[in-house]
Amino acid sequence: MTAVAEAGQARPLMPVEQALAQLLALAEAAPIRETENLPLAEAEGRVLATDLVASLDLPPWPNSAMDGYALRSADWQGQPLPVSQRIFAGHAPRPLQPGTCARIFTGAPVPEGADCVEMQENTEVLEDGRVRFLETLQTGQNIRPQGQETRKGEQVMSAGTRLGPIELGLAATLGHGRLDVVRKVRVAVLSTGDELVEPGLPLGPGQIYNSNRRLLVSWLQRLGCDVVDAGILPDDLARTRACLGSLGDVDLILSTGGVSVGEADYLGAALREAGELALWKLAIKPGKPLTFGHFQGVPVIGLPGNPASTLVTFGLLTRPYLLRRQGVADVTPLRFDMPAGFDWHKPGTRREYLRARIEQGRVCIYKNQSSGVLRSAAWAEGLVEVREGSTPKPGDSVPFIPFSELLG
Ligand SMILES: Nc1nc2c(c(=O)[nH]1)N[C@H]1C(S)=C(S)[C@@H](COP(=O)(O)OP(=O)(O)OC[C@H]3O[C@@H](n4cnc5c(N)ncnc54)[C@H](O)[C@@H]3O)O[C@H]1N2
Ligand code: MOO
Ligand SMILES: [Mg+2]
Repeated sequence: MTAVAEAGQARPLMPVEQALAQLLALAEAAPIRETENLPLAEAEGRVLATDLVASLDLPPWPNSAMDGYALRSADWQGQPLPVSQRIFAGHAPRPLQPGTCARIFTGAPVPEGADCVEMQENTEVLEDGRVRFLETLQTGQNIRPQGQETRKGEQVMSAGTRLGPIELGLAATLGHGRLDVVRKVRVAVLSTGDELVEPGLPLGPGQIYNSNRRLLVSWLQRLGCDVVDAGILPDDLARTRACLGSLGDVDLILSTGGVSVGEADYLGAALREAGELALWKLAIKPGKPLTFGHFQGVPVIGLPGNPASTLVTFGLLTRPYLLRRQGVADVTPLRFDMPAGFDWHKPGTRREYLRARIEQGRVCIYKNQSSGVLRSAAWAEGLVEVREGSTPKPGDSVPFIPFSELLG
């Protein structure tokens, strides 16, 4: 083997889709099977473990969509009707007395015998209390029929649904106080690099602050993971080996740095030595040296150390992997085709993800796209994808992925 090939330069780069497909297949081969039954208040951000089936009709009974009057449309021939009862939400009505109407309020049960509700704006109350209806009435108007939204026994959410505010609200409408969810994914976060110092401490010569740790720990927490923060690991093969073997019962070791071809890049070396390196070198920019392997059976994702590379490879490859481990089917972020507001001269051999934002309806890119510049991402609202070999010009349609699609 030549020195060049040893350094990994001869190896063709793997397309992003292929790498993602492999990662998702690896995630499916190692699903998190344990579940827990949680109250709704604790289920936010978690993944539903079993299909949710409606145990009642929704609405459970016909109810009024308006404040007004309930009546039987056939009883009305143009004459005013007396009011025989008042029905408030939360109270059971009596059957409607024929030839009368019932005062009714939004959400109150429609009494047996009534088949329409007229909103009060279309009525006139006479001095003797009777109600005159000013417009023609239609059977069923302003009534929300029983089971209109959901029928008892219908599946309303499938296993693998991520529970956000809307899904939790839906479970609540069906009366579920608790849900079966997949247990949290346990992720150990490791920052490799002799140069790293935690924010708040003084910087020595050649040192920089560890930003990847904060970025990843916060992001993982948002994704509903249990984080084991393993701190900083110095650039040393023996310590890398020892550390990887000491992280205990975790579902994933997620590290940053030490995956390229430098003489102090030991993460890849440790995985290679353990004979379990599955994925390395992708056609993605930033993020080429992303590494996937196993160490003593524990999956390891080694993100490249440059902060923007960490961000892109976590968002586009690690996040879907983590969600799929929990059984989430749809892990693809939405991409919006937008007109480019930039001119890209240089056709790349890697798919580029530029930090970008929308200005006057066009995708604009940050002036410095170096993978070391995290400020580019703070300025940006998302990533614009520039495919291998393409050179978008202003006005060309380009796919834009908002950060909101990746962060939660
Ligand atoms: N000869 C080659 N050199 C490099 C190649 C290559 O193909 N051939 N690839 C480059 C690319 S692309 C990337 S990306 C980086 C990835 O390097 P590593 O993952 O090995 O990461 P390090 O070398 O440890 O660090 C890279 C860079 O990031 C800074 N860093 C690391 N960790 C942190 C952290 N926790 N917080 C903030 N900043 C961090 C580190 O100081 C370096 O500046 O390799 C290229 N080289
Ligand atoms: O892929 Mo590296 O992430 O370009 O800097
Ligand atoms: Mg390196």
